[in-house]
Amino acid sequence: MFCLRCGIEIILKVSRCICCNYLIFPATSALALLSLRVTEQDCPHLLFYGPPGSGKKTLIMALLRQVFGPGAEKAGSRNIDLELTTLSSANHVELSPSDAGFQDRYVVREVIKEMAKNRPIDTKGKRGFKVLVLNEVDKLSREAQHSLRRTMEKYSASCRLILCCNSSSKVTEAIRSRCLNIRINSPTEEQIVKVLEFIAKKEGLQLPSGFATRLAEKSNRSLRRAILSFETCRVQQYPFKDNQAIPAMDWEEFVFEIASDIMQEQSPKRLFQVRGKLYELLLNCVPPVVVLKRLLYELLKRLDAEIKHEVCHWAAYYVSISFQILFIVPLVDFPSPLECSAQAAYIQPPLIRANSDPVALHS
Ligand SMILES: Nc1ncnc2c1ncn2[C@@H]1O[C@H](COP(=O)(O)OP(=O)(O)OP(=O)(O)O)[C@@H](O)[C@H]1O
Repeated sequence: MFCLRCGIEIILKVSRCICCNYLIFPATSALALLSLRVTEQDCPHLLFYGPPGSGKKTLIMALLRQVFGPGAEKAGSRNIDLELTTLSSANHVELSPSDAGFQDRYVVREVIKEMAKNRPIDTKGKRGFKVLVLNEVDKLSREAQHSLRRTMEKYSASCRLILCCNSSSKVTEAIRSRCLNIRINSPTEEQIVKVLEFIAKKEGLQLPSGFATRLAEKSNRSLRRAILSFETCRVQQYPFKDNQAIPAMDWEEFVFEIASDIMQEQSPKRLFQVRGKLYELLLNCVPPVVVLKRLLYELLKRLDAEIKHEVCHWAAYYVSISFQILFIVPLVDFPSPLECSAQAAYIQPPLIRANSDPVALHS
């Protein structure tokens, strides 16, 4: 249950929010109430946040479909000059401004502003309003978030923003306070089992309950991961067996290999090989933060206790700057294996260039 006014999550079975004393509703009726407020043009900007694979985007699409009908289905995509893909219908536009990297503030200032200005007119001649769905707002730079706040205020009469992110703590207080914050929790294992059983029924598959439970357990409470594992297992072996092996994701096995490589040998040559493998993961669009976290997880299993603390420290450090590295990596002239002396070569080039002028880097 959560409060519809301040968004606070209510765990106790009470009928009023403990924060603002506003009436609260169970999650199922909350979607209906939200859509009612959207249709009556009495809807605040919304910020959906929660762990990956918890169903935020699916919920946003369900809300749009409930409000605008089947017309809200994504009608088409287009690429704009900045290489940014948008998905849109007559009533809404969905985009991830953080995909533009360091140019995100231009996207917010120019592109989003332009979209927010145009107000659609419905078939009855009534002036409707546009819904902009912005994904991964927590990855936007501070400047972009400040521009977004100004856009939210200036065009609130003609446009509603639905923001989606994993962590609301990386969204500025100014934006959070202008939105109704809705936290989407990871589904429980029982809920994941129900979704898998539902999919199996629709696809006409026999899903043993023990196997469904194991899929849910292995999914780390991510619905996306559970569905992907289910698909992989279907391709590997059908009919399913209770004790059927659930394969790890390809990228996880690759990170496992990287961790083994690191542990086997620590030399400039091996450093060069490992770096190549890390770039391969980035080229395949595995987010750097995810790679670093997984690598840390694998390394911690193998490392001596004294060094674990330092490795955690550097992992945390590089997680915080990984976003910059992602956009700088292709532009860096890396030294040859002979030139790189141990860690220094791995650490220095992206750091030095990350602080450089982005325009100069491109030229
Ligand atoms: N209620 C549901 N029933 C069945 N499948 C669902 C449901 N909600 C979400 N899913 C499925 O779970 C997967 C993840 O959902 P979604 O993309 O909405 O999550 P998300 O929280 O936006 O993830 P991320 O933050 O990683 O982008 C999708 O494949 C989606 O189809």
